[in-house]
Amino acid sequence: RRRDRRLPPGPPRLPLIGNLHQAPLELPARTFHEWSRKYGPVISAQFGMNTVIMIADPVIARDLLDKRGQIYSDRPRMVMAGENLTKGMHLLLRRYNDRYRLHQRMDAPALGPRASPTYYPLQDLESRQLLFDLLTSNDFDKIFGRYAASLMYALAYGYRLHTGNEKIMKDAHQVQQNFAYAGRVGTWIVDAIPALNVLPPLLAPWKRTAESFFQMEKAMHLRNLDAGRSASGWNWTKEFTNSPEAKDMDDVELAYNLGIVADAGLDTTTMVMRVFTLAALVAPDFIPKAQSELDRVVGPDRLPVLADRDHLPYIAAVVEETLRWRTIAPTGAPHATTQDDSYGGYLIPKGATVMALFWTMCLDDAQGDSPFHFRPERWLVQRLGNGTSDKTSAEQQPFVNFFGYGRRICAGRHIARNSLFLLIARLLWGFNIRHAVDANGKKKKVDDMAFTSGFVSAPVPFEAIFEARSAQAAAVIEREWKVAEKDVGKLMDGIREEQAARGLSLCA
Ligand code: HEM
Repeated sequence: RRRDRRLPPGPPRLPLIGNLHQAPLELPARTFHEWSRKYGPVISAQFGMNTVIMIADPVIARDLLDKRGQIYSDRPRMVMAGENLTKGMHLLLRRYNDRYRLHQRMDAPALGPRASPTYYPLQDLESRQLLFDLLTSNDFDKIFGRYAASLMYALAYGYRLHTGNEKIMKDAHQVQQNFAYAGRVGTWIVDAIPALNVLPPLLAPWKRTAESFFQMEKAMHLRNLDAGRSASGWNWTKEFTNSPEAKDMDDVELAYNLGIVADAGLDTTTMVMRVFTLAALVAPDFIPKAQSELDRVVGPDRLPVLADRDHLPYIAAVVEETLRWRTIAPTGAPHATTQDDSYGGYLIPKGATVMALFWTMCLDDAQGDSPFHFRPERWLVQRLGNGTSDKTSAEQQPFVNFFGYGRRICAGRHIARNSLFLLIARLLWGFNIRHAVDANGKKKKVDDMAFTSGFVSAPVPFEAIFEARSAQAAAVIEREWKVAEKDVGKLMDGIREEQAARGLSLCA
């Protein structure tokens, strides 16, 4: 097909496949970054039947995805991942329609800015265990993963994950891997030619793969739904089950809602913490500054708490810089348009996939402040200091949409931000992080550009040593873990009471 001249510029395309052959399976955001340098901030490409609009400018991305949210909030059709594997029930891939909005309405009160701070007692408990675990193990990836999973499962289903070795951890990761596999662009013929999906399973091997993945995932979400209903204390399963929105949902649909929300919080938080650890190794200059702020504001006798945030601007800047320096969502999550639109004289056609190029926008060297360096100060001087939304010059606006855009913005961002602040503050308060060494005492190298591919992307596995900053820090960590309230039912009931006291209306 010839390029429609009204579309934004983009790389030359071949007949039928368009630009599919130029979009690599590995780290495609880096190729799209090159395209944006060549063709400008709004690019068009053709992936098979699909017109893809890529945006590489933070102001344009907000103009379209935020301000014109009524047009830009759909998701592209993904036959394999969205239809065959998850039967239209994956919240992230749901089309923008009444059913999606029903789910959003059900989730919003539990995930919103007013409810999220009430989950602090759980984040406090899980982060105390995280610090305690790091006193005796450097397996930080597993320890971060346990934190994230235990937090989400306690909230959603009322049970904790004590070790990270639980079978459900393995199942949950398997489900995420299956989803990533099914969602890979360019892997499934049926995504390129959706009409093929009418074939019976016998002639459509991808349907058989999807069905076995679906059965496994459904069973896991249903087991968790049961666990949530019979757990002691309040939790999201009970809350959602009693909500008006759930009245005409069957158990499978409800179980998927809870399961997807819970699973969305697993890898994401863990990956950002892995990025933080990588930064601590390759750009350690920020650590003494962060620790001196913590020593001044918090002191040596207690752990930092969420309420310290306003007094810890440097730590807040470290969190922002971690999200920016190596975004875990290099191409964002694809949105799609529900009607024709135009921008800067270009056509953005109905049904186009619209991708915000997070990788490019995070590393926008037009900002002139060494984007590849991990430098929290940039947030103090020009970003947090001035506020991020009241810039006068459009060109100067940095990218801040780490959690996405408009009506599809990350539902768990408030919980995620609280976790990131608490974990980063507590780790820097209690630990020094240094390179692992080999048998000859030589520093093991890490590559700060080596990342995994997929919808979310994290540093490839690497080693690091976590050392308590002092005997006193270790003693405080041990004490805080020992005295922590660990009865999850009690904690969840406390959270419920706190929500009621804050005037949040509850269904369970
Ligand atoms: C640091 C951690 C996290 C990051 C960086 C992150 C980032 C994102 C991004 C970029 C999107 C797509 C937004 C868009 O389409 O514009 C998203 C969607 C989503 N996130 Fe997160 N997320 C994180 C943690 C969480 C947590 C903890 C939860 C659950 C409590 C969660 C739940 C969701 C859900 C349900 C969606 C789908 C929204 C929709 O399509 O309607 N996320 N997230």
